[in-house]
Formats: sequence, C-alpha cells, structure tokens
Amino acid sequence: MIEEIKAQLRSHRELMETMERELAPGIATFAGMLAKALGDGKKLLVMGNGGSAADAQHFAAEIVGRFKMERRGLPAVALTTDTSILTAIGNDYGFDAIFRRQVEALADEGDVVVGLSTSGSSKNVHEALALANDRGCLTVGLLGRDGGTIKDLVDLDLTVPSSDTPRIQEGHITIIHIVCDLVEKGLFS
Ligand SMILES: O=C(CO)[C@@H](O)[C@H](O)[C@H](O)[C@H](O)COP(=O)(O)O
Ligand SMILES: [Zn+2]
Repeated sequence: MIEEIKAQLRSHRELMETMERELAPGIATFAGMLAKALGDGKKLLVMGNGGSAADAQHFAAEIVGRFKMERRGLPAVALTTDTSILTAIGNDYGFDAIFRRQVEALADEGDVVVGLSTSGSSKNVHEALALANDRGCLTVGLLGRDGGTIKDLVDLDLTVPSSDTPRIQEGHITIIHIVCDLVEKGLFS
C-alpha cells in the first residue's frame, strides 16, 4: 500500500513539473484575461460535472469571497449549484442543456465563461461554451487528455497533460488557485 501511495504522489509531482514547463504562459494569459474582465465590471461563469462541479464552486467561492487578500467581492457564479434550476432544465430540456440554458440567461458580452472537463468532451459543457462564444464572452477550457471536442471551441484552452482523471483534476485546481492569486494581486495590490 505504501508503494502505491508513493507512486500516486510521484505521478502528481511529475505532472506538476510538466505543467510548470508547458502551461505557465497559458495560465498567465488566463489570469490576465480574468483580471481585466473583472476589473471592467464583467463576471465569471464556471461549470463542470462531478469533481469538476466541485472545482467550479471552489473557483467561484474564491472570487466572490476571497483567496488571500482583504478586498471587495468580485462577481462569479458556478452554474452547478442551484438544484431547482438544474432539475428544471434537466427535466424539461435534457441534461445536455443544464449549463447552456444558464449561459443563455446570465452571460453578457465580455464575461469570462470557464468550462472544466477532464475528457474535454462533456456535451453539457461543450454546448454552454459554444453559446458563450456566440454571446461574445471570453471562453476558457480547463481540459485533460487530448482536449476533446472543447479544445478547438474555446478562446483559451489549458489542457492538463495527463490521461488520469484525478491527476487532471489536481492540475485544474492548481491552475485555479494560481489564477485566483494573480487576479487578486493584479487588481488589488
Ligand atoms: O471526480 C471524478 C473522478 O475523479 C468524477 O466525479 C468525474 O468528475 C465525473 O465522472 C465527470 O462526469 C467526468 O466528466 P468530464 O471531466 O469528462 O467532463
Ligand atoms: Zn475526483
């Protein structure tokens, strides 16, 4: 068991090293884009399924609440949280529409719309990002594997170089924390 634990910790560390080599410029672009949008009074919308739904909520909480600094709240909404909205849309229009319909209702031009998908191909995330593009939003995919169908759809993709879902999710939350740090420092220090 100890060997298995060490192997998993090693694969996490190796992924972080690969991300350090490959993703730093993309993470900087994401942070700059989000800081500019929030500074201009735009908002963040963020979504994902399963563990990525939790990551979406985590991201919105850092932006609305705080990451590390005492500062005013900034506008961010996780599209994963309202069970009445999710069940109404899912029941009436289908699961693939649960995020798209919320983008239709909430997204304005210039907002940043982020989709998390370890496969890069979850249909409900794909459809929401496609509509966000049509709305003139800035779209970002936090993805994994080969980036799936979402990679070519978004303005910016950050595809974590792994095919292991939990490792990809660990990559995503690391990116989210770095971006929150840079956004706070960019806007408030
Ligand atoms: O957290 C995990 C696995 O670590 C799961 O809940 C996982 O998020 C779910 O299977 C999702 O439905 C996967 O969707 P996606 O990342 O491919 O878009
Ligand atoms: Zn998970």
